[in-house]
Amino acid sequence: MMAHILVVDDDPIQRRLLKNAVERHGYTAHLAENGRVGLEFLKNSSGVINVIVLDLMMPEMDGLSFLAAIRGMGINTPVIVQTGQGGIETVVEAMRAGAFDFVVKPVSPERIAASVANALKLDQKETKARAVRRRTGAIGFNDIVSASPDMLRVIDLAQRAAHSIIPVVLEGESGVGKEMVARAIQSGSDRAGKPFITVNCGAIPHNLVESILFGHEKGAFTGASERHTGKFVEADGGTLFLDEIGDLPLEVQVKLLRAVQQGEIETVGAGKVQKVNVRLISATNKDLIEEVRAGRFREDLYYRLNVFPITIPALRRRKEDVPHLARVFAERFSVEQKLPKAVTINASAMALLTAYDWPGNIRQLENAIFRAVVLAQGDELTADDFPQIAAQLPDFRSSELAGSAVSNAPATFGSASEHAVREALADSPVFANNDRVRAGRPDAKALLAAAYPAAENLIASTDDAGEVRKLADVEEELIRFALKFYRGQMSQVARKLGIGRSTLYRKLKDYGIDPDDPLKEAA
Ligand SMILES: Nc1ncnc2c1ncn2[C@@H]1O[C@H](COP(=O)(O)OP(=O)(O)OP(=O)(O)O)[C@@H](O)[C@H]1O
Repeated sequence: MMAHILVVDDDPIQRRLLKNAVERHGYTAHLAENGRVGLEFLKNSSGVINVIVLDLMMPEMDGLSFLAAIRGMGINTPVIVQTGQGGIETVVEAMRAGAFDFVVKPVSPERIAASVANALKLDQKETKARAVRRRTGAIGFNDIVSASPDMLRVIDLAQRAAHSIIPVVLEGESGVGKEMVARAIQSGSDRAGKPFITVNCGAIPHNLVESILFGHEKGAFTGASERHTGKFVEADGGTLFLDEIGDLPLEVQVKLLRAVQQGEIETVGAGKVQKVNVRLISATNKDLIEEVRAGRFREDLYYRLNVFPITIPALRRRKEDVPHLARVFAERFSVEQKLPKAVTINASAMALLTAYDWPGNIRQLENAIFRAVVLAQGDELTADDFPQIAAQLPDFRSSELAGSAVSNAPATFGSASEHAVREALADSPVFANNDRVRAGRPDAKALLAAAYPAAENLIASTDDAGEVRKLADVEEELIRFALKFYRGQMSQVARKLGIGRSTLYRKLKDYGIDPDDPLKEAA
């Protein structure tokens, strides 16, 4: 494959050096002298660029603003950032903003080639995987990975909604799984197998929303050279999923109200109404009632649509789901990538993933695992395989992160200042104060306890292999904890645990617990 590399650098000498290095490896180089020109190029090049090499220090639009702008445009092309000596803080920022790798100037042709090769590996697999994902068929409730009580409640509500045609509003931040739940509702309803049509109301220009939803006749307005069937008609007999409903212009809201109330739509320019049989599921990441108060959303429509609201919590509010999701994604991507064996995730990587807050929710976690699986060197993912997450958790450190390579590029290419940056990314005051972590290779629980001091008294529901723990093991741990907590006051321990004293004594015997030294392991 002929790969295309965009070099964004204000220094003409650097541009020429990079161009030579890139071309020597058989890639095509495109050059931009600043961020603004680079952005223009990306806008007009319709996805031709596979990797971007970006200078961080540039006048007019610096590298960080460029990174933010392309991510805002939904461009996920891997970006390698370059910085001068001493630019540690900016590099850390860039890694946080989603850069794939970084190099410190002056960069050798071998170093840049290794980094580009890694980035290309990711870019190609990502393109393929996206195509695979798009082709996947119906999604059912069984596909929704969940372990947290909050998510189980969401599924329970959604399953109930599936049994009727009641309008549902799914509320939640971007990437929490609103569309997935909407698809599962459709699959679990008697409309399964019928059309499921999605409209992202926030992504369509305001003047086109009406015609996209309700269709238009030929010549209905300037530019309407063909008759167009609207999404309501396409969804007839099935489900219409209106994403970002809060972004619908007020004038279209009136028409939507009529469609909901009377099951009738009027195609633009047709002059007559048409009956449709559509089940509506709407989604929003805005607070709709707030939109009503602000006059941006019609109150009557709000009450019509919001008959059955279901709120899907952000991933950071249901961290129990993280290990399960991570494991399922790792298995799925291993299959998609045709790996001989499914990659596993080791305890410190799992602790890192669990400690992170995932502002992009499950979509971001899914992408992070995808990237790690694609670039994995062995069949186990470690914290090193999540450099961008580690970069965003500067307070999180495992022994594996210390001094490690942020990228998978061979360490021999790294300069002294690259090493310094990688050390800076891994440095952590939290871990420095934790004996269990300092003492040696930390286990997952120690890492979690270090990331969350309050987690010291958490009792885990899953074991190191990610399976649900035996009830007896959890009971034993709880009794040991209670004895320590109430300093061996047996009557208080029994009362708080809600059992009689004789039962408590029997359990102490069963588990071999010494009430005077509850943490001591039975001989
Ligand atoms: N519980 C889950 N189990 C497995 N995969 C999930 C789960 N929730 C979400 N996903 C996956 O995460 C990605 C994002 O989910 P989805 O598109 O449904 O989110 P969304 O809330 O509709 O996002 P947006 O508001 O940005 O449209 C999808 O690839 C989806 O398959």
